[in-house]
Amino acid sequence: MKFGILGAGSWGCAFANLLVESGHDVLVWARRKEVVDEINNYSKNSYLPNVKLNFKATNDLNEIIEFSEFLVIAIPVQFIRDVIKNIKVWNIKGILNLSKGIEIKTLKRVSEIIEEFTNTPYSILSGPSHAEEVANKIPTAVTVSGSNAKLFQSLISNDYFRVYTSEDIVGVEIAGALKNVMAIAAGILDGLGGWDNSKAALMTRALHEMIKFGKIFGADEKTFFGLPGVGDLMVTCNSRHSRNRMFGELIAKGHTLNELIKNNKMIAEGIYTVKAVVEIAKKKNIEMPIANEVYEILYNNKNPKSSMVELMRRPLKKEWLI
Ligand SMILES: NC(=O)C1=CN([C@@H]2O[C@H](COP(=O)(O)OP(=O)(O)OC[C@H]3O[C@@H](n4cnc5c(N)ncnc54)[C@H](OP(=O)(O)O)[C@@H]3O)[C@@H](O)[C@H]2O)C=CC1
Ligand SMILES: O=C(CO)COP(=O)(O)O
Repeated sequence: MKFGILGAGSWGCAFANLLVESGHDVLVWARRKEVVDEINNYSKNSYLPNVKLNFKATNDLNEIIEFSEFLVIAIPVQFIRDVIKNIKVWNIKGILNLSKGIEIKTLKRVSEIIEEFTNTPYSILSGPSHAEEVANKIPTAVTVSGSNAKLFQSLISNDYFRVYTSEDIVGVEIAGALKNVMAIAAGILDGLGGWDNSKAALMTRALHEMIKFGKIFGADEKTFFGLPGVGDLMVTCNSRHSRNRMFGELIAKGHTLNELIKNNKMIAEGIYTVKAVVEIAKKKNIEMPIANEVYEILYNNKNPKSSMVELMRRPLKKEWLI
């Protein structure tokens, strides 16, 4: 099959290599000409510096659309709209979204953004899958949800990339978006040094918070106990590869939000999604203590240590006794 991929960051490139390994033709879209040239001339990209890339790239969006039977989305969620609004003809069989987050200005999930532009069948792939490991063929398992889930399962699975399916698109999208926010909090605890008990408690409470949020939108609680929920939460809160976790760690060590955004070209989606989560939680009256603290630390300069201590000292509630 022919796959076009929007986005030549770590995940777009690792996923492109994976598709080539699974026998597909792949063309990747990057917004910058230098990135296209580096991929086409040297089979390299600075996002995955030690990986040889097995595909070609273009910065011509029309070329991608003409080439593709399936379109993969791997760009930061806040910019998906700006890119896809330039696609004039949607003559493709299906979309597979890899991006995890909620759009701040509309409070929409990626499926809802895409719906504004096209009725092309939509699916999402999510779960514990750091690009650096997939690119090195480390065994990985993920979940695909959407109208083409079974098809993508058969097209993408190989001996190191195992694809499960789910019927709960909303749950898969929400779990993937929220775990990034929770991983910032987990990283803050890492940055404070040796707060392992607190981190285990935080991850457990984070899962509850994600479920509470998801259920308001009709997500199935079971989704959060699978790969897109607890699986991705664990890897993102613990992995050395996680940008969201690392971002939290650096904040706890005294770096500022602006400094980190300026000096790091890699996206930590939780920085942005937390704004949408806190706004939605306020509107829908959902209690989201961890997300709120992340927001306060990032956007109201609250001290990370006092914030985490306060979280642990919140009054106990009956529903928490698990
Ligand atoms: N990395 C991972 O392990 C995983 C990532 N994801 C998700 O995949 C999505 C992409 O992440 P990832 O590949 O890691 O990102 P990276 O941080 O590695 O790269 C960011 C990519 O987005 C591009 N980009 C940045 N701003 C814009 C813009 N305004 N318009 C178009 N493109 C832009 C960058 O292009 P440029 O170089 O020109 O700045 C670059 O190609 C995210 O939602 C992430 O949560 C999901 C699973 C795993
Ligand atoms: O979603 C991911 C792994 O499944 C990537 O997480 P980070 O964006 O925090 O690196």
